[in-house]
Amino acid sequence: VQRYLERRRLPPGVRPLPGPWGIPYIGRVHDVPATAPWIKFYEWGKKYGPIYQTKIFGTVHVWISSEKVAHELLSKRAAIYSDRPLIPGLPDNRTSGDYLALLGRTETWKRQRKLCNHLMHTSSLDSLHSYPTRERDRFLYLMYHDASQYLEWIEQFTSRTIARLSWGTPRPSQVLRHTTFGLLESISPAGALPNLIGFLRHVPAAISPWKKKEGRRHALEDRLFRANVGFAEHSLAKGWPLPSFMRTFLESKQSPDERERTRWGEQDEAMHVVGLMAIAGALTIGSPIQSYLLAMCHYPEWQRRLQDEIDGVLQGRCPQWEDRERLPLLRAVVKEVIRWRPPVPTGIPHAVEKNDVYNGYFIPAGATIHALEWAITRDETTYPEPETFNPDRWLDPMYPTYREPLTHYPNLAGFSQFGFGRRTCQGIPVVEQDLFLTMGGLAWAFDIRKQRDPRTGNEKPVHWLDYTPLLIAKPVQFPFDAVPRSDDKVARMRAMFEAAREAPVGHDQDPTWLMDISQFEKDLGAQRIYKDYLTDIRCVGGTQFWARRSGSESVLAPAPAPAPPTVDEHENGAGLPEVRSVDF
Ligand code: HEM
Repeated sequence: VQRYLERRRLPPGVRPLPGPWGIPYIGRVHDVPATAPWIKFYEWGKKYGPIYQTKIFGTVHVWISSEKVAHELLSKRAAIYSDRPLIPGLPDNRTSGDYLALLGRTETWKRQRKLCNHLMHTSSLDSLHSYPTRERDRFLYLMYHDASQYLEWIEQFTSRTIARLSWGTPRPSQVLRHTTFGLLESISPAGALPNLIGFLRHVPAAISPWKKKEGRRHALEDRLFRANVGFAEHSLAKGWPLPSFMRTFLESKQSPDERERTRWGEQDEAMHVVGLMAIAGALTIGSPIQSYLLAMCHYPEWQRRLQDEIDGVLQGRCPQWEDRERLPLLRAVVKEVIRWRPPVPTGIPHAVEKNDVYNGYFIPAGATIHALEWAITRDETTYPEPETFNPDRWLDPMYPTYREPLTHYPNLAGFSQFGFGRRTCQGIPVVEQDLFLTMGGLAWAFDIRKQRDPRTGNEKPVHWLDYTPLLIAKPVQFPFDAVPRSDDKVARMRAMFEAAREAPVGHDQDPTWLMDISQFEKDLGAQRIYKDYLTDIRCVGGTQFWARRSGSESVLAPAPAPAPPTVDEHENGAGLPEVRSVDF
C-alpha cells in the first residue's frame, strides 16, 4: 500500500528509488545498528543497487554506493546538490556561519569557502611552515617513550599541529580537543539523540539536555577562538615569528592595498573559518594514523616493504616532506590506509534543493544525499579484493587505480574519500603532509607488531574492524608493541625531539608567562621529556595547576604565577568544570 501511495504521488514517467520499506514515518530506524551503521547501509546497497533510499522519521535519505553515481549527481549537478541538511543536534547549522563545512549553500558559505581556500593555499606554498615536521618529531619520541599511550600522543600530534597552523601556537590544543569532540557528538547521527529522533529539536532549551550541553560547549569554543585570535594579534604586534592561517588574514588587513584589505571580509568571520579548519584537523587526521597501526599489526609484510623503501632511498634518515617524490610506496600506504578504513565512512551529507530525476528515479527536493564512502571503497570493479590492505593497487599497472608518473601519484587530490563537487574537502594539503610524515616516521623508527602473552607466548588478538560509531570513525584501542628498530634510531629520535622544541618565542619571552616548573617536575617524578609537555599544563582558577600523566590526573598547587591575561584565557578553562578533565 505504501509503495502504491508513493508511486501515485510522483510525477508521471518516474519511479521511486528502490530501498527497504519500513514502518510509516519511522522508516527503518530500528534496523540501523548503533555501531558501524555504514556496514548496514553498504549491505542494503548490495541488495538495492548503487543508489537507493531509506526514510527515517519522515526524511528521505538517498544512499550512493558508487563513485560514478556520486560524481554524476554531486559534481555534475552541483548547482542543486551542494546544500547541507539541517542537523537537529545543531539546528542553526545551515545559517549560523560558525561552521563552514555545515553551512547551507548560502552567500556566507561561498565567501567562507574562498577565504579557507586562500588561507590553505598560502600556507601550503610555505610547506605549512614546518609545523607538521616538528610535531611529528615530538610524536615519535613520545611513542618511543610509552607506546601504550598512543591514542593520547596521536590526538596531541593532530591537535597541536593544527593549532599551530591555525593560530601559531600549540597551547590551545587541549581545549580544542575538548570542544571539538563535543561538536562531533552534537552533529553525529549516533551522537545527540535529536539527530536520530528529529522532533526532539523542538524541546525548549530550558529542559533539553542536548541544547544545554551544546550551549555550554559553544560558549567555551567561542572564548577559545576569541582568545586565539587575540594571541595571533598580540604576536603579530610584537613581531613574533609565528605564521598561521589567522596571521595571514590579519596581515591582509594591514596591506597598503585597499582592495586586499577588504577582500577577505570581516575578522569575526575569519575567526570562524580558521576555527573550523582547526576543528576539521583535530577531528579527522587521527583516524588514519590509528588505522595505520592497525594495518601494520595485520600486514607485517607491508611494513617490511615500506621500511625497505625508506631505508633504501634515505640511507637511514627519517622521511621528510621534501623526500615525497622518491617514496611512492609510502604515499601508496597513506592512500591505502584511507581506502581500507575510510575516516568518514558515511560521508558528510549533501542536500538536494530541487526535485530531480536520475535514470528514471525520482529524488525529492530536500532529500539528504549520502555518498557512502565505505561502500565506494568496496566497489570491486575499482578495488579488486577490497577487504585486503594492498598498497600495490596504487603502484602496479595491473590495477585499475594505477596512475603515472609515480613521482607524483598516488596522492590524495581528488580522492573520493574527501567528498564531491563544490563541497570537497579543503584540508587535503594538511592531511597529505601529516600522514606522509607520521606513517613514514613510524615505519622508519618502529616495528609495529602484535603483543605476545608472556605466559603462553601466543599473540594477543587485535581486532579487525571495531570502530567508534560517530561521524569520524576511529579504531577502538588495541594492544601492540612499537619496538625501536635500532639504538641508532633511538638516538636520532632523541636528537630530532630536542631539535623540534621551541626556540623561546611568544609567551616564554614575556616575563608574565614564566613559571617555575621545577616543583612540578618533582611532583610528577618527571623525566626530561615532561618538561616539554609541562608547557601544556593549565592554570585552573589562578591557584592550581592540573597535569595528567600516564592516565592519572594530579592537582599541583599552589601556582606561583599571577592570573593569566586574557590572550591565554582558554588555557585556564575557568568556569567550565569539564575542561578540567581534559588531558594534562
Ligand atoms: C583524514 C582527514 C580528512 C578527511 C577524510 C576529510 C574528509 C572530508 C569530507 C568527506 C568532506 C565533505 C565533502 C563533501 O561534502 O562532499 C570534507 C569537507 C571539508 N573538509 Fe575535510 N577531511 C579531512 C581533513 C580536513 C582538514 C585537515 C581540513 C582543514 C584544515 C578540512 C577541511 C574541510 C572543509 C573546510 C570542508 C567543508 C567544505 C564545504 O563544505 O564546502 N578537512 N572533508
